Amino acid sequence: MCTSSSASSTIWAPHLHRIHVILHPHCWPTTDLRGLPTLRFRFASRPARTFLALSEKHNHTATNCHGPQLPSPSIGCRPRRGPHARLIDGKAIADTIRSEIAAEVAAMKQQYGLTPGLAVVLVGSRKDSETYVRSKKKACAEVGFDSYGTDLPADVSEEELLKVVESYNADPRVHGILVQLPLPKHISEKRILDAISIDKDVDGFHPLNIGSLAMRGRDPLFVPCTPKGCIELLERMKVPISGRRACVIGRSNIVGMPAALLLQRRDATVTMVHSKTPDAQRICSEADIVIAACGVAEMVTGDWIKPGAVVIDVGINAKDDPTAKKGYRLVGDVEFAGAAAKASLITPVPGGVGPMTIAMLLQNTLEGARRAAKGESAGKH
Ligand SMILES: Nc1nc2c(c(=O)[nH]1)N[C@@H](CN(C=O)c1ccc(C(=O)N[C@@H](CCC(=O)O)C(=O)O)cc1)CN2
Ligand SMILES: [Mg+2]
Repeated sequence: MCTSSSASSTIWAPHLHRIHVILHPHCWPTTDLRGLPTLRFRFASRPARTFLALSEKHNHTATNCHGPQLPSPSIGCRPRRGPHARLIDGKAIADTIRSEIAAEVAAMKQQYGLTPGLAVVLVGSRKDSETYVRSKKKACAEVGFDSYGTDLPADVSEEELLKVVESYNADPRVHGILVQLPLPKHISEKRILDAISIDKDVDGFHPLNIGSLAMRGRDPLFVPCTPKGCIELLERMKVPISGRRACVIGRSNIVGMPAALLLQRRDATVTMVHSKTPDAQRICSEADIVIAACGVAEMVTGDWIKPGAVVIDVGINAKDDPTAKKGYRLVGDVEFAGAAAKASLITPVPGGVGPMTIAMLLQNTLEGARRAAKGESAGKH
């Protein structure tokens, strides 16, 4: 039950505690997707403001959902008319995780006198890779990690790059090694990734780590950052995974394949679809959870989405837009407005999965440092 006036409102919470609130002009009583009373806030907090900005950017009226959580979201709920998905604010969630990491780094320094260290190797001068590497080093500094960087020219030999990796493998100050991808064509990505010590493989791309991820009864030392971030978003949003149908669109080594393995480990029933799947749309439209990582701008439209599904969009694509300052804007692999009209929760692009990738990299590096502090090491490549 929920009564309201312009100035105050009484709400009966599900557990029957009565809550009396003075209504802010941007706060109003409503019901959640299951018909239970709740409040909607606008401008309530920084995450809420971030959220509002995102909503406006996406021409969308969803409500903020970071912070204290409502009961589990409405997977499989009755469809409603018009856009109604709540946004998953990956930027705010990543900020929270980064604060948690900063606190743990301070404690680790005190307890063990150890500072986590990340080595970042960049080959060539792709603008996007330079930006990501810069962001990673900045993120390290912000949480109190040391970072070490090696920038190599695009025509560096595979042998030279291997030497750099080997030197970081042997460096006790370094707990995580990352070689920014993609590498130039003349370098074997496989050979380089295989050379990173699995104890320092904070990208989780080493075949021994991926192999362990795929096997029941084994645990990888590290899980790849982007798919790990997708699962973290689902978990922090209290989305139930066990027993749900999930569809992963795309089968790349760094996102689609490990995302499917992670969902399966949490007892979802997972279908992977890809460019050769004839009925990808039908399969996707039966899924409670969709992870889109196909690398095709706005391929996943509203008619791919089951009403009430949770949609995680991994794509980052530049789309021409003469009205934008840069002449383009970023869009995901999901056509946002159409999907938001069907979904219960959805990530925006930018500000969804992307910021989680770097937060998960920090988490993995911290874990590597913690193992080093405790003398735990697999001790092999
Ligand atoms: N060694 C690796 N290489 C690459 C990885 C990786 O995990 N390890 N992933 C991607 C790039 N990447 C990190 O390296 C990455 C991509 C996107 C973002 C991000 O925050 N995106 C923003 C938008 C940024 C923009 O404005 O362009 C967002 O989605 O909000 C962070 C990291 C390939 N290479
Ligand atoms: Mg994103």
